[in-house]
Amino acid sequence: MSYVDEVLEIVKKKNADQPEFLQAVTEVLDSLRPCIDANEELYRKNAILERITEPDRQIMFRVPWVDDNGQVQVNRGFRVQFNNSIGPYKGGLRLHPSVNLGIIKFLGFEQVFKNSLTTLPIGGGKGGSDFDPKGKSDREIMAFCQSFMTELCKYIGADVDVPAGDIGTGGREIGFLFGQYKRIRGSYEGVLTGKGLTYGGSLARTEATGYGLLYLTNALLKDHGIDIAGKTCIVSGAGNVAIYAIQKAHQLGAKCVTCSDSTGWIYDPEGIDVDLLKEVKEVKRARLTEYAAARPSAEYHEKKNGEHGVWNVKGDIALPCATQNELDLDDAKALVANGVISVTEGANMPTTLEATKYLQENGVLFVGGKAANAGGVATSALEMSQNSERLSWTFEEVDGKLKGIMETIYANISDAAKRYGVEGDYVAGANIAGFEKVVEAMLAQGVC
Ligand SMILES: NC(=O)C1=CN([C@@H]2O[C@H](COP(=O)(O)OP(=O)(O)OC[C@H]3O[C@@H](n4cnc5c(N)ncnc54)[C@H](OP(=O)(O)O)[C@@H]3O)[C@@H](O)[C@H]2O)C=CC1
Ligand SMILES: O=C(O)CCC(=O)C(=O)O
Repeated sequence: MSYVDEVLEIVKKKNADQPEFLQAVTEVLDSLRPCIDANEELYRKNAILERITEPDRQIMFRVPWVDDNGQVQVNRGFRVQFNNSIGPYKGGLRLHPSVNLGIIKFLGFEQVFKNSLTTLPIGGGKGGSDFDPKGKSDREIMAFCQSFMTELCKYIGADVDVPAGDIGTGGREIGFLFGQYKRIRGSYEGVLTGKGLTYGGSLARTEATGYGLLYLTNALLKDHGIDIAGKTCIVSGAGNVAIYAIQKAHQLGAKCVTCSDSTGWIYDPEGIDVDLLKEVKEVKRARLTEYAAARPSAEYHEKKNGEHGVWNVKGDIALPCATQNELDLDDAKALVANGVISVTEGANMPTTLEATKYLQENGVLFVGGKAANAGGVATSALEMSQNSERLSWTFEEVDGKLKGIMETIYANISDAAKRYGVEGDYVAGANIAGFEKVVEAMLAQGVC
């Protein structure tokens, strides 16, 4: 049995109840085969695959807080510190009722490779809670965040582990978390990223994941002789990543005609109105029905299980920006039938393994989230640099660095795929390029 198959079997046995984690590990190890085969003896002797698939530590804790009726509520908190071979653990905090250990582990595992691809010195981690911020008052959000940080603060620090936002965690939550860290630890440090601009945040971090996704998509299309201007984009999601992906796509001359939230989706043939979308989702935290009510050109569709939603709409560029496994094999078939040119992932693992394979086999240019959405965490690392030197860079400076990083990521994943004889397979290219750097550091640091 090959080394990859042996380790996959062990990982499946140890984590049988964590389907998302197994999905992420299977994708990575399968695509690393050419690289592992070329170095099998060294990697086997050093148990590289066994070590890279086992987190450094998994922290789980109780989060008690008091709601507006005086009732005590209890949630579960998580932080998975996956691998710090190339830098302090870095990765977001997800607040969503679906959160469990397996989901946080899949996200932490992906973060190790993604952070390596950024070219910056950051390790991989992820955290969150099954707390649902929807419909909660600001006071309830603060109570939850303060309780969450009261426990989490024991395990993090500017040179140890630096959390940030993710689904359900935006500027408001980061502010409450930062305040509580400072209060308990008495230290004013860059322990979180995505902070407000008045207390150490970086310009362009809010926009970075969506903008970065478009910088990479543009580099990919250019390399294949395709002009993004004039193309139609189909976008899912209506949160931080989707909003700024749509904004940058419009700046580059493309037109985004869809977006979605957890209850329904919009088709707007005149192009999504980003200011209106921001007002509805960022300011009012409302449903997309409000977008449709204010925009005569928009159709609203209630989400129905078994329907393709936005993936049935005809377009050239698909940008999944909502959540994991939101684009399955049937959706992929609909995209191919409609002549889609590329799929670049803004979300983490939005495409199932079967759908990814189908898209690749049918000639669709496909770049996974580890490369395509790395602009967010890369800009978080730039926020850490600014905090360390106690300076703030201009929007143009940060945005310029972000663009350069995304173009470098595209060049590196493209080159890694070529080096191992799988040219054009950007999933393999990203996993190999991310893996090589982490493994070199692991080998240099001995058995740990
Ligand atoms: N923020 C960042 O910097 C980064 C985020 N990511 C990834 O991008 C994705 C989106 O994150 P982000 O935009 O920050 O999160 P947000 O919470 O800002 O937005 C998520 C959006 O997706 C929608 N959504 C959630 N679940 C579903 C679903 N099952 N079907 C349709 N829509 C859904 C939400 O709907 P509703 O409004 O109803 O809640 C919301 O509009 C996640 O996978 C995240 O891990 C990756 C890299 C960096
Ligand atoms: O900016 C960060 O540290 C978090 C980004 C993140 O969670 C992600 O890349 O999925």
